[in-house]
Amino acid sequence: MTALAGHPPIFALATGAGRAAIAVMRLSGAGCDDILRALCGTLPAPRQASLRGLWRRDDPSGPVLLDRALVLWFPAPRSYTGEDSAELHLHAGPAVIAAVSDALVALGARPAEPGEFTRRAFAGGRLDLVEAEGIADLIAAETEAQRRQALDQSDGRLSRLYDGWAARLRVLLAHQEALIDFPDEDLPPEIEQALLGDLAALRCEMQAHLDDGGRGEKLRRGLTFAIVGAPNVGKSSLLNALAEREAAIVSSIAGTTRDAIEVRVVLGEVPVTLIDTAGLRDTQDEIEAEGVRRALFHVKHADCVIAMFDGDAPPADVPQGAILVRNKIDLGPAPGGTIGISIHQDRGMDVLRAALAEQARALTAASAGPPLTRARHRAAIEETASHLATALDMDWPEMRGEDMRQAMRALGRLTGAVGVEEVLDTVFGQFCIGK
Ligand SMILES: Nc1nc2c(c(=O)[nH]1)N(C=O)[C@@H](CNc1ccc(C(=O)N[C@@H](CCC(=O)O)C(=O)O)cc1)CN2
Ligand SMILES: Nc1nc2c(ncn2[C@@H]2O[C@H](COP(=O)(O)OP(=O)(O)OP(=O)(O)O)[C@@H](O)[C@H]2O)c(=O)[nH]1
Ligand SMILES: [K+]
Repeated sequence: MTALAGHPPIFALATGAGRAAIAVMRLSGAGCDDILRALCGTLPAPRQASLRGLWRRDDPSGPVLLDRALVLWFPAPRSYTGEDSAELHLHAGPAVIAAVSDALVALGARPAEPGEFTRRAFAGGRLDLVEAEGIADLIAAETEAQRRQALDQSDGRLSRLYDGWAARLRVLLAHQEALIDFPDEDLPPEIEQALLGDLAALRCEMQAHLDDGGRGEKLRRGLTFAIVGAPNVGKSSLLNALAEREAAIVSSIAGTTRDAIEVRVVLGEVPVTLIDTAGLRDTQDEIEAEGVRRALFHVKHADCVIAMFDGDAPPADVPQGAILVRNKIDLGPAPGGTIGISIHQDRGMDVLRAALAEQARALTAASAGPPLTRARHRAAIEETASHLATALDMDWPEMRGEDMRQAMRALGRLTGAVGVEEVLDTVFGQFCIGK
């Protein structure tokens, strides 16, 4: 009749907080049908929106109407989670949401934990771990390039690459086991050579996937570009111009900016954190010196350095790959090989914006095949590749098999084929509630 003891249906808002017209309350788990019958009398036709009164019927003074809402009923297995599921498209007022939540708890449901809907979809075999992470990334995607990468991943492009590796490794392991089981059967030596060759090729592909300069991870996270240079060259002015707001203080007094100032912009469809830093110079001022120390930190760690100057020649000690920007061309020309701008006269800014966008694209553009997008994947593939390297170095076939099995397990944890609770807790714990 009501929810199975110990396995109550879960519910959560699928829509965000803040003022909105509609709020979607999602429910999943055995017992959803009873909850819907209790709330709106009868079950709506499967997968069809119907307008229903939602009633609370346990009030001693009689039934209380909570809202008139669109109700959707998704009988298992045709739902996102694969379980019996439902959606209540409510008026989004906080009091409506609170009243419906209370009614759901009274009917035996409990609030969902972060990522629990997707975790149930995973448990039901509807998606693997890498696809689930793609969904989380799609929800977080702020730019076109991030959206494309996340959608590909949630659609299984990356999983197919990893599953393909796992399938090849499984076959090689079977061959390896045949070598162990029939050592005296005069198997031709080519068999072992072919096995080692295939194993080496697999390892090589994994290494190429790892050595992609972190493009996918950078796109997922966003880039940081640091604006650095001597005091008073116009770094804060540039930050403000690119951010299109007065985020940093501009003044003719050298040494205005001390703490690093960060703004988020989108360049080349990639989110970029621009950092305005303290002008680089020797100083007795303790606070300014700390600012210079932080500026040097950003020079070292930024994905790209925008080296700004306002004299005849660029500074001598710019890091490799820095974009050289000569500001104040209203006062004098830019030397060759540098981008000349005048922030005051709005000159050269389109060229600079295009160069920055190009740089952002170049740092994140996928090479061949779907890119690596997470540290978790990197660690698992590094582990797999290192077991393969050990296997390749191994002269005794028995020992080689064990390394190959460890490689299989590491790869299995990546897509969730080998279930490890801690891995699942971390992956789904990073989701938002209602997903
Ligand atoms: N209102 C609403 N919009 C939404 C979702 C949702 O759950 N509710 N989604 C949630 O993430 C996304 C769409 N993803 C979904 C994925 C699968 C199924 C589903 O019911 N799949 C069934 C039936 C497929 C069919 O035949 O139409 C299945 O795969 O068996 C629903 C939504 C985005 N928009
Ligand atoms: N002539 C001219 N002056 C500019 C231009 N851009 C900025 N300035 C001026 O240069 C001075 C310094 O600008 P800021 O943006 O504060 O320079 P900064 O590099 O951030 O300075 P610090 O905080 O000291 O490191 C201000 O007086 C600006 O108005 C420009 O294109 N042409
Ligand atoms: K200044």
